[in-house]
Amino acid sequence: MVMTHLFVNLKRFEVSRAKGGLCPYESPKLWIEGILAETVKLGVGTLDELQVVYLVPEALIIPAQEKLAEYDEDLRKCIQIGCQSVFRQNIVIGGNFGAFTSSFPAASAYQLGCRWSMIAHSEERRDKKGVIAAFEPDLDKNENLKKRAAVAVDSLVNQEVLAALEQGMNILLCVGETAEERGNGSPDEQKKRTSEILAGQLKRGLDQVRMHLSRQQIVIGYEPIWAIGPGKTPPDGEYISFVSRLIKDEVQKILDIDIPVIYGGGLNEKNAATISNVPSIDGGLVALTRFTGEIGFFAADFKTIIDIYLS
Ligand SMILES: O=C[C@H](O)COP(=O)(O)O
Repeated sequence: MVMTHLFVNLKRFEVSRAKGGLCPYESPKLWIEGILAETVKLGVGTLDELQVVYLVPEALIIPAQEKLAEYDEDLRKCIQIGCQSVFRQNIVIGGNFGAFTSSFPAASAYQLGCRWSMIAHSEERRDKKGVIAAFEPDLDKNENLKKRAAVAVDSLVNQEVLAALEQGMNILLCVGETAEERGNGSPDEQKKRTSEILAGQLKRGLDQVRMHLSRQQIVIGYEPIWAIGPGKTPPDGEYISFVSRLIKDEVQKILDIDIPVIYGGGLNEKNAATISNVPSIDGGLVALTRFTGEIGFFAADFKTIIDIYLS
């Protein structure tokens, strides 16, 4: 059976359009309930060989879980609610009881019903790097400092990965290169630099996870950071094929398993066929489904993407 893994990252799309966000309602609860109701109505939950995980802002996890639970199991069988990351430390019996104000430990996510967590979305990586840059303002001018910062970020990412896995959660680990890291020059030069960046992120991010593989799933999300959001164009099929194959080979070296790799960044109805036809791509990571005009996430557009992936 070939499983297609589709993740929807609803970022912070719960803020209303009137206030500068993307939510068509003032009530974020109504919005998430509406998205799930429409997803179920479109028949997504009944599809075979498909796994759909909505990664929602923390405050919307409970209404999302409760909305899904209103439907019969066979109408929502392939849809799950997950979280957008977890904190690097966790609540444990005999250890910290929850003194983690403003952070979101894996135990909290699990208690709220999340069995999947995204880890290290590029926007999370950017935030971690921002803390380092606040401490070291010359970070972007010094190659050695940049390398050390990347190692530090990956070390924190690895702690999150382990916290989620130890909690019994499955993870979507995101990796990707910035435009600066990919650099200029010939396609081969760009691929070489990208390969080095991704190999480092995978090696450090997946450190010590081998013992969890028998019980939990790990999916790798490849998101070229230069292709995310409005006005950006995903790489062509050849580049995505090269990178996804590289990721599978690197993970094979680290963990000795064939791992699902999904693509995120500008994925939409128009390019879904090209991306889904790459043999080493096993799914997608979607945030916006509409990148021009009234931008946002629309369940009907997502269903079209699903149909293309499954065709
Ligand atoms: O989490 C999703 C990725 O950042 C892709 O976002 P996007 O679909 O809006 O380009």
